[in-house]
Amino acid sequence: MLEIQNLTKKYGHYLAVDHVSFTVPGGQVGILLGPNGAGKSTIIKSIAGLLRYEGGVGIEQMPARTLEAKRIFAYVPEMPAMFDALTVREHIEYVRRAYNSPITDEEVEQLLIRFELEDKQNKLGNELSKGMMQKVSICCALAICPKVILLDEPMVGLDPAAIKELKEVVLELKAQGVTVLISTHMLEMVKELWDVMFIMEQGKIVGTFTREQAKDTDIEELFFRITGGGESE
Ligand SMILES: Nc1ncnc2c1ncn2[C@@H]1O[C@H](COP(=O)(O)OP(=O)(O)OP(=O)(O)O)[C@@H](O)[C@H]1O
Repeated sequence: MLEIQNLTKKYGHYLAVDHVSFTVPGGQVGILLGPNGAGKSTIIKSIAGLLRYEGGVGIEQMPARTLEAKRIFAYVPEMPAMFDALTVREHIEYVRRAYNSPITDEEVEQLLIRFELEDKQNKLGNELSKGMMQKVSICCALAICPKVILLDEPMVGLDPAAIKELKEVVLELKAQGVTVLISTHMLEMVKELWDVMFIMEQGKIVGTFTREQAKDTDIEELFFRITGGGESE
């Protein structure tokens, strides 16, 4: 479970996130949906502990800043950051050991195969394309065997095969009871995945609904109804 209470973030005097509260129940996929600049990444980075903010964040009912919470929590940033001198394989090994992860050698192998990194596992971090970095970043997050995972615009920059794998991975995580939060401005990418949708505009959540509530309504139509036709790609 992921609980956000009254999250507020200012950059100087600019209020980027304004008293935002929401919950993604355990084993569900939550989507933060909103146009560019709505505040999605700011929320994700705050939850991940990369920004100072006001308010509370709970991960499996533990404060997000505690070591216990950090142990079970993974984050895939919008911009992947690699270690220049580590190979693809070493990135995964590094994370695996740092988190004392239960992931097996076979599961690591499977991850590399799924994301077409198997033949690139000896490439260094600074020899990778942006898309490859993104895939390594996803594999590292999965190698933790997290209970809660945040993905910030995860489909941007991925090729169609990787997008397909990632969607399958998200559904598998959900089936295993992992809580997932995905930020995106691309409705199309999350249509099959979501359980609960949080629509953001100008630092606020302006609409929340579950898949059951939305029923047969087209989410695109719902998005434009709620945001009054705000921009989206
Ligand atoms: N480091 C920063 N300093 C000042 N303002 C910032 C900073 N980071 C973000 N902002 C501002 O905060 C607001 C929210 O930005 P944020 O990156 O959270 O939006 P977003 O919804 O993730 O957008 P996108 O879809 O384009 O990634 C924007 O107006 C942005 O200009």
